[in-house]
Amino acid sequence: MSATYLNFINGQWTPSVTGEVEESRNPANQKEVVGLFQKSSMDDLNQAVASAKQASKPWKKLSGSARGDLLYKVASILERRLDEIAETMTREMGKTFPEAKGETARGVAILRYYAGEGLRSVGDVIPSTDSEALMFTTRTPLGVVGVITPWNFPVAIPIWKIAPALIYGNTVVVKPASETAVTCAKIVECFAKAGLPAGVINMVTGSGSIIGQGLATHPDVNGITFTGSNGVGKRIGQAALARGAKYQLEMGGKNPVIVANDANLDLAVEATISGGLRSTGQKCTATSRVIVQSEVYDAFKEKLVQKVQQLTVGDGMKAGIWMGPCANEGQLQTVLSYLQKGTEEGASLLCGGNRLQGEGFENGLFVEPTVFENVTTKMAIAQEEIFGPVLALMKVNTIEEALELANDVEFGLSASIFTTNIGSMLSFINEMDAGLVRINAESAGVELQAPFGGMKQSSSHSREQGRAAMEFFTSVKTVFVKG
Ligand SMILES: NC(=O)C1=CN([C@@H]2O[C@H](COP(=O)(O)OP(=O)(O)OC[C@H]3O[C@@H](n4cnc5c(N)ncnc54)[C@H](O)[C@@H]3O)[C@@H](O)[C@H]2O)C=CC1
Ligand SMILES: O=C(O)CCC(=O)C(=O)O
Repeated sequence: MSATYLNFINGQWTPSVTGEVEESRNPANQKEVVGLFQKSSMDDLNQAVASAKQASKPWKKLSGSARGDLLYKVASILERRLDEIAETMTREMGKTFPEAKGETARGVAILRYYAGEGLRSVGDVIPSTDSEALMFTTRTPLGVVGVITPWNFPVAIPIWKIAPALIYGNTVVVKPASETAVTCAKIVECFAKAGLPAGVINMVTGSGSIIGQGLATHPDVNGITFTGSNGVGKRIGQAALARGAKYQLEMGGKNPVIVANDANLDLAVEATISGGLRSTGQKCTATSRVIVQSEVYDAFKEKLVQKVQQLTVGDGMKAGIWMGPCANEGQLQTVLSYLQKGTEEGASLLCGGNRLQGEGFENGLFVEPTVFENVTTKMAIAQEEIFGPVLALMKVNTIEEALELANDVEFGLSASIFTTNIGSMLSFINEMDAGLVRINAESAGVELQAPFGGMKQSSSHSREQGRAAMEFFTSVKTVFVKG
C-alpha cells in the first residue's frame, strides 16, 4: 500500500477538499506507485494563499539571522534524510541514484548559502545633493510568492526558489510538478520539522492548469517564480503582468558545444556525453547541438559514438546504470517523435534511435542514447528543445561559422567551447548569446553561488541563485532622511 501525501497549509498536513488523490508512478517500472498526492482545487489554493498572506507580516518582521537559523535547521534535517529523499527522487522521475544524491546534497548547500544571506548587506548608501541628509537603499520582501516547479530537478529547483524567497522575508506557496509531488512533500516535511511558523511555507499539489494557473492569477500572490516549458512560462508571465505581479521565468534551452580543431578531444567527448545525456538529457542546460571543426570531426565522432554505445541504460536505483528512463510517458513520446523527425528531415543516425524494450525494460520508459550527424540548422532537431538523450552533430570549417550556428536558435541559456586557443575563447565569451558560457567545461551544471538564467527565449531575463536572487525576491526602497 503506497503512502498518501497531504497538502501543507497553515502549518498543518491537510487533505484536499476534493477528497481525490493522484498517483505518482516510477518511470523505470510503471507498475510501481511511489505515492499518492492530493488532487487539489482552487479552494485548497485559496486557503494556502490566505495563510501565507497572514504569516507574511510577522515573518517579514523577524531578523534575517532568525530566518537564517531556521534555514540552517532545514538544511541539517534534509542532510539527515539525504539517501531516503534521493531514492524517492530516483523512483519518481528516473535520474540515477548517485545523481539524485548529488542533487540533494546541492539542496542542502543551497539552504546553507541562503541561511548565511540573512546576515549579509542589502543596500547602499548614496551621497545626497543635500549635505545634511542621509540617502540609502534598503529592500523589502514582495509578500506572498508562488513557486511553480518542474520534475527534472525535484529537490534543487524548489529549494533554490523557496530558500531565497524565505530568507528575504517572503512567505511561500509551492506547487510542484505532479511527477515529483512526493519528493516535494518530503522537502516540505523538512521545513515543517525545522519549526517554521505556520503559513510561512505552504504546499498545494495538483494540476498545472488549476493550481499553477490559480497561483499566477491570484490577486494575493505578489510574485511568481517558475521553471518549466516555454508555452506555460509565457502564459504565467502574461497573467502576472496583467495584474501587476512580479514574475520570473526559467524555460528552455538548445545548448551548443563547440569543439575546435585545437580542443582536447577526450575532454570534449566526456563533457559532451555528460552535458548531453546525464539525467537522460532532461536538463534545460543539456547539450543538444555539437558543432565540430572539420579537422577533428572524424576523430571526435568516432570517440563519441564508441563511448555513447557503452552507456548502460536502466533503472537508476541499480548499481552500474549510467542513464535512467524518460520521466514520463509524454516525455518518451516527445523524444521518439524527434527521433523520427530527425531521420525524416535527412539527418543520419550514428547510434541509438529506438525505444528500449524487452528484458529489463518491460515496464519502463527507456530510450537509447542517440547521436545524429549531417544535421543542418533548419532541422527541428537543431532548433527545438527535445529534453531527451539526443545529440546532433554539425560540421563547420571555422570558429566564426561555429559561433554563427551556435547563435542560430531562439534560445540562449548555456553554451560551451572546447579549445586551447585564447583568441577563440575570447570570441566565444564576447559573441555567444547565452546566460552561461563555459570554456572547457560541459554546458550543464550550475554553481549555487553564481547567477543562473538565460538570454533570448530562455528566460524572463532575470537571474536566479547566488545574490542575484535578491533582485527578484525583494523590491528596492530608496530612503531619504533629513534630521
Ligand atoms: N526549463 C526546464 O528546466 C524544464 C523544461 N521543460 C520543458 O517542458 C516540456 C514539457 O514538460 P512539462 O512537465 O509538461 O512542463 P510544464 O511547463 O507543463 O510544467 C512545469 C510546471 O508548470 C506547471 N504547469 C503546467 N501547466 C500550467 C499552467 N497552465 N499554469 C501554471 N502552471 C502550469 C506544471 O504542473 C509544473 O509544475 C519538456 O519537454 C521540456 O522541453 C520541462 C521541465 C523543466
Ligand atoms: O545544469 C544544472 O545543474 C541546472 C539545470 C536546470 O536548472 C534545469 O534543467 O532546469
